[in-house]
Amino acid sequence: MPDALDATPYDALLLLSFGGPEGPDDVVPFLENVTRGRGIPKERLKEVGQHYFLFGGVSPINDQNRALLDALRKDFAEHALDLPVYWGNRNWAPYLTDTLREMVADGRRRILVLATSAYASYSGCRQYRENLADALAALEAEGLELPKIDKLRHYFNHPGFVEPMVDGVLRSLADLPEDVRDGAHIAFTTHSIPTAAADSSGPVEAQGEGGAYVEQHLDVAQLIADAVRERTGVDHPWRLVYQSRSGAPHIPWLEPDICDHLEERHAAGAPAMVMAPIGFVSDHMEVLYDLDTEATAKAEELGLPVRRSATVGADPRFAAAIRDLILERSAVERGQEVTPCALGALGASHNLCPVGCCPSRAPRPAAAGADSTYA
Ligand SMILES: CC1=C(CCC(=O)O)c2cc3nc(cc4[nH]c(cc5[nH]c(cc1n2)c(C)c5CCC(=O)O)c(CCC(=O)O)c4C)C(CCC(=O)O)=C3C
Ligand SMILES: [Fe+2]
Repeated sequence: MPDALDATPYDALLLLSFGGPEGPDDVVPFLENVTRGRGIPKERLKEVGQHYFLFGGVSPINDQNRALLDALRKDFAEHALDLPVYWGNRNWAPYLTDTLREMVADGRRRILVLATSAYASYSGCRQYRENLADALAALEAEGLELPKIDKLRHYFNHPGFVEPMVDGVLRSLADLPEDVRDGAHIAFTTHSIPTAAADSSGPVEAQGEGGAYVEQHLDVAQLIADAVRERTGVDHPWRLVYQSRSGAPHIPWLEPDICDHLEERHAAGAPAMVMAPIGFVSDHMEVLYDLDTEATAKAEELGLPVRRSATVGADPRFAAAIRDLILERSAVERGQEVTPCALGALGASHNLCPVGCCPSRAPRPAAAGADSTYA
C-alpha cells in the first residue's frame, strides 16, 4: 500500500452538479427548477423539453456523475486518500440541500466542493456558490451547525482535464475519411452565455471584452491545437465557437453559433470538421442534442463530414487531477508552499473567488468566496 495521503483539514469532497431528468415525468419540473426567475422565453422551454423527450426524458448527466463518483472513489482508494465523496445537484435529486444535511449528520465539518464546470462564469461558478449559500441558509433555519465550505479552483488548464480532450480530438481526426482528415478544421465549442455575463466573468482584473470565460476557453483551445499539431504534424485551423444559446433574441450572446460556423466553414472550403466540446465536463444533453443531433444534421445537410470528440467524463486522468487539486488545496490550507499544476498561458486560477468575481445581475448571498456570508 502507498503511504496514506493527507487531505487535512478537509473531511469530505462534495461533487456539485447541474442535475437532469431521469424520465418523461421529470422533464417539466426539471426545466421549472432550471429556469425559475431566469426570464427564458416559453417557446425556448418547449423546444428544450423536446430535446429531452427525444431521449426518453432522460438526461445522461446523472449517470455520468455516478460514473465520475465511482472513478473518484476508486482513485482515492488506490492512492490511500481517505476522503468520503458525496454528490448534490442544483436542479434535480439528489438536491444539494439534502446532501449537505446528510453530510452534517455524518459529522463532516470541512467540505471541499468540486463543481462540474471547469471555467469561470456566473452560471459555472458563482451560481453554484449561491446554491451553496442557499443550502447553508436552509440548514441554519433547521438549527443545524454549519460546516465550512471551500470550492476547488477552476481546472480548465489542468493536464488531467486537457489531455483526455487531446486524445478525443486525435480519435475524431483518425475516424474521419483519410482524404479529408489532414484538411479538417477544429471547432472548439462551449455554452454560449450573454456577452454581458462573459465580459464580467472572472476576477475584476480579467473583466472586459469576453472576460475570463472567453480567455480561459481560448487558452484550452490553443493547448489542444498545439498538442494535436505535435502529435500529427498537421496544423489544423481552429476557432472557438458557441452552442446552446437560450434567452431572449434581443439580448446579445456569444457568437458564432456552431451551426452557422459549420455553414461558414463549408462555404470557405473546409473539407471536414471536428467539434470539440471543451466547455463541458461530460457528454450530457447539450452535447447529445445540440452537437450530436442538431449540428450533425446541419453538417449532413451540407455534405460536410463531421465528428464530435469526447469530453473528459470519468476518465481516470481526470479523477487523478481532482486528487491532485485536493492535495494541493489541503496543503495550502495547512499553510504549506505548493506549486500549483497548470498548463497554458494563464497559470493556475485563484483558490478563493475574490470580491466582484463573476457578479450576478441581482446580488445574492454566495458561499465559498471572499465575499461569503458564511465562515
Ligand atoms: C455556462 C453554462 C454551462 C456550462 C457550465 C456548467 O456545466 O455549469 C451550462 C451547463 C448546462 N446547462 C444545462 C441545461 C440547461 N441550461 C439552461 C440555460 C442556461 N445555461 C446557461 C449557461 C450554462 N449552462 C445559461 C446562461 C442559461 C440561460 C438561463 C440562465 O441564466 O440560467 C437550460 C434552460 C433551457 C435553455 O434555454 O436551454 C437548461 C435545460 C445542463 C444539463 C444538461 C443535461 O440535462 O444533460 C448543463 C450541464
Ligand atoms: Fe445551461
